Amino acid sequence: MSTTAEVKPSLRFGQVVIGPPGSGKTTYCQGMREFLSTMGRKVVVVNMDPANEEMPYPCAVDVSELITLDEVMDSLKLGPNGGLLYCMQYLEANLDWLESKLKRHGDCYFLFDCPGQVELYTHQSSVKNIFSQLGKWNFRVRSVHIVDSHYCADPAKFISVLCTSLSTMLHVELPHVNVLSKMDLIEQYAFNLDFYTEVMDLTYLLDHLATDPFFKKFQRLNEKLAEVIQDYSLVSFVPLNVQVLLFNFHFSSCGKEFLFYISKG
Ligand SMILES: Nc1nc2c(ncn2[C@@H]2O[C@H](COP(=O)(O)OP(=O)(O)OP(=O)(O)O)[C@@H](O)[C@H]2O)c(=O)[nH]1
Repeated sequence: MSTTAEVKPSLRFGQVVIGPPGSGKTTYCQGMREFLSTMGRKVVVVNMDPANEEMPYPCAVDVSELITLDEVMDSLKLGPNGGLLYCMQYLEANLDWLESKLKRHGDCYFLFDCPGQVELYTHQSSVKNIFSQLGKWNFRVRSVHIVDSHYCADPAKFISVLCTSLSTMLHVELPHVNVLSKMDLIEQYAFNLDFYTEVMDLTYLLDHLATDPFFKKFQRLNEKLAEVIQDYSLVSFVPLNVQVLLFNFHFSSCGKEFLFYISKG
């Protein structure tokens, strides 16, 4: 029996780390945790991915205690994609569990390591509802959308990354930073790095695609996609090499603002 009146927790800050499978979300959480701890911040990492088995970081809250992907796939005879959607719907239906776990960690900076399934962030509503509930619990979180920089090596893939990033930003509805991970692995780009990070003028990309016999057939479609991305004028990227957790500030003002947000939070 509770004897004291429920006190609304003070503001808590953090990041929800989202992005496609294998883009480097868990590695980022680990790197960011170490980086912030070194700066003297109290950081906790929350594993929101029911498929994550071996986390490299100490896990303050682990959704696998509530539900695991393997259990769901076995008991409901679902594949990995359907299983993950079910898991997030289950978490949405059991938010009191999450709230009680988060309450144990007061004045900390929170990193939420989220699952890597694209439709969770572009179509399905459970994850978006969970993020919005965090706001009602007095969390102020920003989404950090991690994308593998390997996609910069191919203009056609880069167009699809731009579309996915834009629809994620519009769907998730949080202050948002797109991060190009694994920059240490990129040996050469078709264009200068700032072309990918600033996403200012996609004409070069279209010209490049027009020289490819396969993509030439889809020139009009590519033009329209580029038009949508440019008209919204929302997508840009911050390059990241997690090995040193070094944001290249001089490439993007977004990077400055991002670290400013962390230090304020
Ligand atoms: N070289 C290099 N490798 C990286 C970097 N970030 C992540 N990786 C590697 O990429 C692989 C996938 O990284 P994870 O952190 O597991 O990716 P994830 O997005 O959490 O994956 P899922 O949870 O399966 O969606 C691992 O082998 C990491 O070591 C990076 O900046 N540089």
